[in-house]
Amino acid sequence: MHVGAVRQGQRVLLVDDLIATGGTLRAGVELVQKAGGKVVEAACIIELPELKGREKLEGLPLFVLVEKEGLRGCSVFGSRSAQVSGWAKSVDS
Ligand SMILES: O=P(O)(O)OC[C@H]1O[C@H](OP(=O)(O)OP(=O)(O)O)[C@H](O)[C@@H]1O
Ligand SMILES: Nc1ncnc2[nH]cnc12
Repeated sequence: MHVGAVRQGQRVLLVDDLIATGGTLRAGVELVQKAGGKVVEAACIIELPELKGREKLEGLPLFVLVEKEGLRGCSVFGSRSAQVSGWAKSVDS
């Protein structure tokens, strides 16, 4: 993150492609806090719920498009679910 990217008191939406153990998002939350901002929500394309990354976020709202359980199959949320579902299936194979 660039110096000065976050202003004092700024509200931040943290976006990443994937949440697995949650360590990356957690580190992002702490970095934004150090810079004086406040992460108000996080968003990811894919969540691997078995790794319980959400728990590391301590109640921070997390929006995900695809919840990927196990090695096969997925459930899909969001307005573009058809496209995302097709894409996730191709990733899965
Ligand atoms: O929830 P976590 O267990 O922290 O994992 C999630 C992170 O893992 C991946 O990054 P990775 O470090 O694999 O490298 P990348 O940035 O090249 O994708 C992914 O892009 C997330 O940033
Ligand atoms: N468990 C995991 N599976 C796929 N990509 C990852 N990136 C970080 N952790 C991962």
